[in-house]
Amino acid sequence: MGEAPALFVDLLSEYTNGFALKSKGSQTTTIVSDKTYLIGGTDNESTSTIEVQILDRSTGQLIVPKVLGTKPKQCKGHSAVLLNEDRILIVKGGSSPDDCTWLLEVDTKFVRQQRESLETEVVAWSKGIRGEAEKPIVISGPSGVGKGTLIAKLMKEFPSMFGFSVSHTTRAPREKEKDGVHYHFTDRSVMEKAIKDGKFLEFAAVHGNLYGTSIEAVEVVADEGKRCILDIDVQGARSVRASTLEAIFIFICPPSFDELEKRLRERGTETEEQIQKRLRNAKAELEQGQSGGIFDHILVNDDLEACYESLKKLLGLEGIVRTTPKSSNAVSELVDLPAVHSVLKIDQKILINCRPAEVEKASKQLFVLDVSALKGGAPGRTRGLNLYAVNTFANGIDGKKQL
Ligand SMILES: Nc1nc2c(ncn2[C@@H]2O[C@H](COP(=O)(O)OP(=O)(O)O)[C@@H](O)[C@H]2O)c(=O)[nH]1
Ligand SMILES: Nc1ncnc2c1ncn2[C@@H]1O[C@H](COP(=O)(O)OP(=O)(O)O)[C@@H](O)[C@H]1O
Repeated sequence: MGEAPALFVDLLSEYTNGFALKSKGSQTTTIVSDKTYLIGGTDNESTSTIEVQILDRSTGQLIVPKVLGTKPKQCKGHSAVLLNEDRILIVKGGSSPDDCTWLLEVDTKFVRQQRESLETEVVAWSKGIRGEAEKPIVISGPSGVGKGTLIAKLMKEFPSMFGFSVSHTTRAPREKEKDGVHYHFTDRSVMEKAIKDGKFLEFAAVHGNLYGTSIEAVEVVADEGKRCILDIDVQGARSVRASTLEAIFIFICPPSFDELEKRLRERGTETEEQIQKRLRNAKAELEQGQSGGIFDHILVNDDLEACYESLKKLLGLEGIVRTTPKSSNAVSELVDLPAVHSVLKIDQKILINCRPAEVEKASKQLFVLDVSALKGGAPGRTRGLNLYAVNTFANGIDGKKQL
């Protein structure tokens, strides 16, 4: 930012009146075409989350919309800024650094689709995350080819780098499988309801059972600063390919069909009927997997060590020995914004001004939240937020500190 005009800070404090946020229980109002979004503002202590109401100014009606996504927890005060006419950025005061930015989507593609299919007024919350997550890795291949074995090797060698997306399934657990670790084992009715509620990134019927990746399963891995690995079938891979999730798609082939059958039998986890079903499905999967269009890489798992080395090579892991998690948030360095602050939007930058009385509590007085490179959004997280502190002094602004 460097040299800035001296009147910059004064201008900011003048302008902020319109946006300035009050104390606990405060409500913000944001106008989007003929609707006014009333966010927060309840004094009811029992409400632990920030609630939303919509005033339809064309009819004078006050509407309580269907709210999708995880709602942000109540805070002492927040401010609201409309971005791109389709989402409202909420900056929470007095909240932990990783919980202070949220987006309420009011007219994004996702919200419009949901509004149409649910035939009601819809808004969707998406948590704002600083920085980018590395692309998830989708691994597919027929049953018994060695997907689980390869993934386990990768996670064992690089425990702080990769995290597994724990799928939901209606199939019964195998002897050594743990609920919440290998799968979330669930009833079909429960899973179908969650799918209907938009909680799944993808799902498919595989070998007579329902399998699916919840949005949360992928996001919790990214939140830990780890790269997510998905072990899903070809139908699931196709759905993810068509989704907004950018991923690397890898298909694992057996050296021969006979070898696949041998591995499946020797694993000894399925009944003969199940083995027959898996082998029948393997034929179609091998055809689809190798036919192009979905997968970026195809690996043949003949010799396990050789295949594992190839996998590491294509993931750029050759020669890497130990890794620490790449935390996207670097939490310890982040600022705790005070409850009372004001915001001003200039192009794609939100200036956050901490009031003088609160200055001692905040390490800096002025922060800039750059929203020019937002990625993703509901039903997942919104990434690419960039927050930095600006050192201010009486007559201007002096440099910036990346957070
Ligand atoms: N679409 C989809 N497929 C999944 C998911 N989880 C697992 N699968 C696939 O379901 C198939 C059966 O998995 P599983 O019952 O664990 O048997 P295995 O492949 O023989 O170990 C495999 O092809 C998995 O890749 C998921 O969340 N979504
Ligand atoms: N390259 C390989 N050579 C021989 N056996 C293998 C190889 N890769 C995996 N296996 C064995 O094959 C069986 C199936 O592997 P698994 O990882 O469970 O497959 P998937 O997850 O694709 O169903 C396991 O018993 C595993 O130990």
